[in-house]
Amino acid sequence: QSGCALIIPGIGKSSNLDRFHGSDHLAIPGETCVTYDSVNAAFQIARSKIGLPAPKGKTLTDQDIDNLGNVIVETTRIIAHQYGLPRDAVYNGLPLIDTKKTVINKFCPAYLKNPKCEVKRYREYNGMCNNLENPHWGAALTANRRVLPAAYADGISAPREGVAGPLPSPRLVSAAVHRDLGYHDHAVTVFLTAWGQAIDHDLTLTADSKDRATDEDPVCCDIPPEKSHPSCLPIEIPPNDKFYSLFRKRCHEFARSAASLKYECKLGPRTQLNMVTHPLDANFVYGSNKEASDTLRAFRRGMMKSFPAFKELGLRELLPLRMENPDDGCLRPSPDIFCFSAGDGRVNQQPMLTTIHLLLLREHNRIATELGRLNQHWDDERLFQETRHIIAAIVQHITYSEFLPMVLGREVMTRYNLILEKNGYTKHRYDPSLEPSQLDAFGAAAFRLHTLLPSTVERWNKNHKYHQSRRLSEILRRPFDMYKPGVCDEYMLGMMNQVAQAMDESMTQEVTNHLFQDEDKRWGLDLAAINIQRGRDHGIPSYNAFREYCGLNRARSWDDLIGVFTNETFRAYTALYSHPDDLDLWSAGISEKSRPGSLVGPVFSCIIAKNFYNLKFGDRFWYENQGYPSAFTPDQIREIRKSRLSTLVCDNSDTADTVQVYAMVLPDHDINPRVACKSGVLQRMDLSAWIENPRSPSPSIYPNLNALDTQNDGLDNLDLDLKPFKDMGLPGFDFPKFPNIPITAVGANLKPHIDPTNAYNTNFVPSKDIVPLEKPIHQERPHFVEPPPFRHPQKNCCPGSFNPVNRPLRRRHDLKISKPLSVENRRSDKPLRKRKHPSRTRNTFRDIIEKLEKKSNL
Ligand code: HEM
Repeated sequence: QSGCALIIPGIGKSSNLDRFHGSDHLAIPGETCVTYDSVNAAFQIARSKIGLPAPKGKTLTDQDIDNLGNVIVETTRIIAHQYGLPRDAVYNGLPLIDTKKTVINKFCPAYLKNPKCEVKRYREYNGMCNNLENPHWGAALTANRRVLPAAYADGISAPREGVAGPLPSPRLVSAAVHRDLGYHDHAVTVFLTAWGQAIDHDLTLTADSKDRATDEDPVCCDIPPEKSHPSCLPIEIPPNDKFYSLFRKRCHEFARSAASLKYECKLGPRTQLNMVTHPLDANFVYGSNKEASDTLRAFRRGMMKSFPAFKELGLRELLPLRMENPDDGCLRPSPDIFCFSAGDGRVNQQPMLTTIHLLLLREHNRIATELGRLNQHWDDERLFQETRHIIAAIVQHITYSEFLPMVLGREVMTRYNLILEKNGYTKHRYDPSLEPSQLDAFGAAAFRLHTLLPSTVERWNKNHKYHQSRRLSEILRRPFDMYKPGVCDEYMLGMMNQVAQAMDESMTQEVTNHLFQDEDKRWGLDLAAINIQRGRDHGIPSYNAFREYCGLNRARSWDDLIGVFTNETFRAYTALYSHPDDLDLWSAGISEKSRPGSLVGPVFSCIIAKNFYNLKFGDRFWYENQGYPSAFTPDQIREIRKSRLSTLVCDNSDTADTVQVYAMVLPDHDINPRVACKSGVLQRMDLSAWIENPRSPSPSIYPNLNALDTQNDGLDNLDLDLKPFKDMGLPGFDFPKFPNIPITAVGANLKPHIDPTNAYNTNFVPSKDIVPLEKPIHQERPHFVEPPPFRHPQKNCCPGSFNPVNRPLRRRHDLKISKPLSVENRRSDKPLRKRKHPSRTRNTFRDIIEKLEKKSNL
């Protein structure tokens, strides 16, 4: 092909590549003509420079995409260099070139070249055809989207650099700003944290670069530069780092994310690859492609596979075991112990997350069984797909009715139309012009709510009494506690009773010094530093650029940011960064003072809300939508609206028989009472709304909980609308009429630096309609029954962990519950507690396996 692929007004430039092809005559005075010949030539040069191995298997992997993505980025660089293109032309112009007319087309995978769509009831596993005009929108293995041009140092792919000097080392920022201060939230439970991570895994999984030779993460530290992998971007650890200097560590491993492909493999700056489907569709339960999903299915009555570890004890099943690639994301103490398998490979990252996966697996099997009873003519496929459809709707409903209102607050929820309908279909219809894809700034920064992570994970018993806790770093990638009978219930109850860390700049050392720490080491990785470096790797524009995007004033000088952060953090930033334009989005966004009534500050709430707006209105399968075969009937939607995180626990645990109405909020006598699972307060989905043929049902094996007595729970005077909660403005119900009570009056992120004039100070007037419970639900805070996880050498304080003091956690001065553990203390700390769990676990596990094998030939 010859001819202009793109004409750019301005000083006419031609390329050597054109001359090489004899098409110099295409140079037009006053205009730059980028020719097809030069694109082809640039691609061939890039290919031979970088190498483009043929895909190994039938299905395209992230590594195949990374390989081609890197060649296309290099092609872009060559063309930009040849024609001397400005950044704007690289960002906005080159992607306009029709790659179908170039050699790139031969290498571009079919799914990125306008596949055909059928309109069906169920989502495709890989998310294709959600948008019928643009079938790739929101599909797995596509790029994240940008709302602002990428801020690469070279305009194409080099990590972001400072405007007025070098950027500070991410570890330096982490150590100065994201220190472990140990504040906890006022009323949010760690269920919110765990649910946040679970839905993040539904939304984003950015592909890593791999070493082609080993197929492993590239090793980037202690390698001579000439031998270093091209994706290496290790983090420098300053020599005086208080923690890592103890181990003489000066380098922190980090490799860049894989390069992605744009639609039709267009040219342009580097993008990043999302391995999972972008919309909120429960892919973390089912996987993002058919092959993965098939491995999880039992292919019997719509059920999913599970592991009946405790069948003989009459306890419910666990997740199926991870037998393929058993060490992927799992630190196994011995080869005969296995982690779990689920739709998302990160299921074993920490046990609270594993427990959420388990809850949804059990809920799937519960619903599939019930649907099978109601519709005996449905085959396995229909039962499986309809249940999958319902589970996706439940995940959407819980996220928008329980999680987001706490994170964003009423005002932002209202502004972005994120509040769910009470009845019928959504009034704000599906918008086919909206792309339901993840914003890069969301996955690489705004939704990394890692400061919510607790230092220890607590387990509580069915009487809501504290039982045990373990250091977070000890249980990362080690879900083996689950092999002890009853422990997954204790995690469920722990999640609804343990108070979350505050959403502020402070982050637990469990993940800033000890992330994924090896058994034989005393140091691990730093998640805060990784988050900052990841933002630079992805070319995420600075915090200041996003202030402007979100309608706030762009800081011209440091003075413009006074009051945005705590004084201490503000001072740290001015010392670390040369200019406000350099501030990293993740660090500054997470450190912003929270908006009144929400957990996050203005910039993060804007990015998070925008992202969830696209996921609501750009998703054709959104559960409140009508007009497509995927639409639920109004009766079915009414039933889905009854779903609640607390009922998931009630229906899918072995022992829980009381729960607070909102599991992501601490129980409170007045506004979030604990009620019996079998009470009528917690409504259940009535699946008879799915009966196709009224004559088909067989008797249920489950009790009809909606019909159960409401007499013994002390709440029988409440109408099922829970009017008092409504007045309190809890999520899921109408928001309060009186504007001066913030929605998260119960979920306010209390920190010492809270502005005394903000809405938290509003006098909180409990409704007179509250009906007292029979028993008070305020408990004494438990005392640890085992020694606290970290022992201070001098005093018996329990830094970084929850201080089990007897107090109801309601007053401002209750905020600071634990002292930070200074590095010096940690240094003199003995090697962390000897670990006896793996062997214990192994015995338990072996016993169970042996018994099961004997009994059922497993
Ligand atoms: C113990 C709990 C958690 C651990 C150990 C953890 C750890 C990690 C790690 C290691 C990464 C990859 C970082 C990188 O290489 O760039 C990551 C990514 C991420 N995390 Fe977390 N995280 C946890 C909880 C959470 C929570 C509670 C949220 C949000 C509410 C969250 C949101 C994210 C997001 C959005 C990403 C980006 C994912 C991607 O695009 O691949 N994480 N986390």
